[in-house]
Amino acid sequence: MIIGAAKGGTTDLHYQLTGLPVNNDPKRPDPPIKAHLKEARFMNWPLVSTDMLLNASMYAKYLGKLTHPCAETKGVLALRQCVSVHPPQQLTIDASPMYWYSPHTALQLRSISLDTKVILMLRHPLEGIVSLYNHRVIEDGVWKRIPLDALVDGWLDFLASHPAVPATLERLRGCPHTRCQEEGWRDLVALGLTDTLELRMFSSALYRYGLASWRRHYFRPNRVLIIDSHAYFRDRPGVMKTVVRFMYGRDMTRVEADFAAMAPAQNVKKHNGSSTAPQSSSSKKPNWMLSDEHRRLLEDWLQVHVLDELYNMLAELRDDGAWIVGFDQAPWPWALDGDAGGSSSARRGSRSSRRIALPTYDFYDGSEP
Ligand SMILES: Nc1ncnc2c1ncn2[C@@H]1O[C@H](COP(=O)(O)OS(=O)(=O)O)[C@@H](OP(=O)(O)O)[C@H]1O
Repeated sequence: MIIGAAKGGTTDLHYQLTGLPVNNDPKRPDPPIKAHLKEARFMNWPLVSTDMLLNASMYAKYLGKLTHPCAETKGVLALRQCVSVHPPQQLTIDASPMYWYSPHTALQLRSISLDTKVILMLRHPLEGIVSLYNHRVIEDGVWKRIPLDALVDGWLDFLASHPAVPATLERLRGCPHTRCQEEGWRDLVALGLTDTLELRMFSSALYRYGLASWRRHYFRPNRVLIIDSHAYFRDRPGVMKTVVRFMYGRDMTRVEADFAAMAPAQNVKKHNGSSTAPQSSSSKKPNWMLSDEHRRLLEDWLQVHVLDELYNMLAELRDDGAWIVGFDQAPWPWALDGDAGGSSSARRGSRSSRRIALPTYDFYDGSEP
């Protein structure tokens, strides 16, 4: 399961794992991954989650969406058994980038499978926010006339007018363990922090807090891979080498290596079209570009709630047996250009011109995935 995060490259990773060349390769040593859709987006909705607890047929509905061979199986215990024995025939994938911050998904998944391998891709939150903004404008036409600066103002206004939210964030910041973080995050979700697109654009940057439920209820040694999206964007073949080892416990096939080297990047949105329209006739600044002031405000907030402790969290996860690829230089991600997420062309340019020392991928030598 690829649980997120949005705009971290999840579509591309899903394509790398499910693409026909790698799955139809007669020399493929593993069962094929059957995937007809990328995102089931099923287990993150609170009502569905409650229903799932009460009614096992909801799991069947979920597995049906994924064309999982156990979709017809009745009852949670039978499902659990079925899910655990099927991988030798078929592998199934769900890549829904909102699962990582749902307080419920880890618990739902746990009910039917303890063995699912979980992959998370993390992109620098500021880049992620700019990318989310552009995708929404280009794909859905929302915020066509609303500059990103105005959405930042809206977010800051929300924080100012709901004092319980900053108070809970402060509490979360000082949390000594994941249980406290999980409870604090649930409180924030109950306070509406993930209710709207506008709020989610910022709240879904809170990687440390949103992951607490997964850390507490689901993550297990050698079953979790956390990918630095910037390393993936720079060196997909190198990172895919680790992904294949994590997934299948082997080296890449020739076909997988070629696919990682050659396949076009998926879900790329150029910062063009309406999102680049100037805010006013007197301004040349495109809507997606943050003003210095807004950028600073956002950076300060992200620093306190996401970045300050990120490396500690990664170190803890690694100690708990997670595989980590990338993040090899602090401060992360050595990728941001000077324009708050940068234009695509600037970022793409920097991808090729600014090389970094790539990770050695040998954190877990010798252990069974
Ligand atoms: N191989 C490679 N190289 C460089 N960049 C890449 C690559 N694969 C995906 N991407 C960038 O990932 C962004 C899309 O992420 P997601 O597919 O996770 O988005 S989604 O949440 O599932 O909609 C999207 O970012 P933007 O460039 O900001 O649009 C893609 O360009």
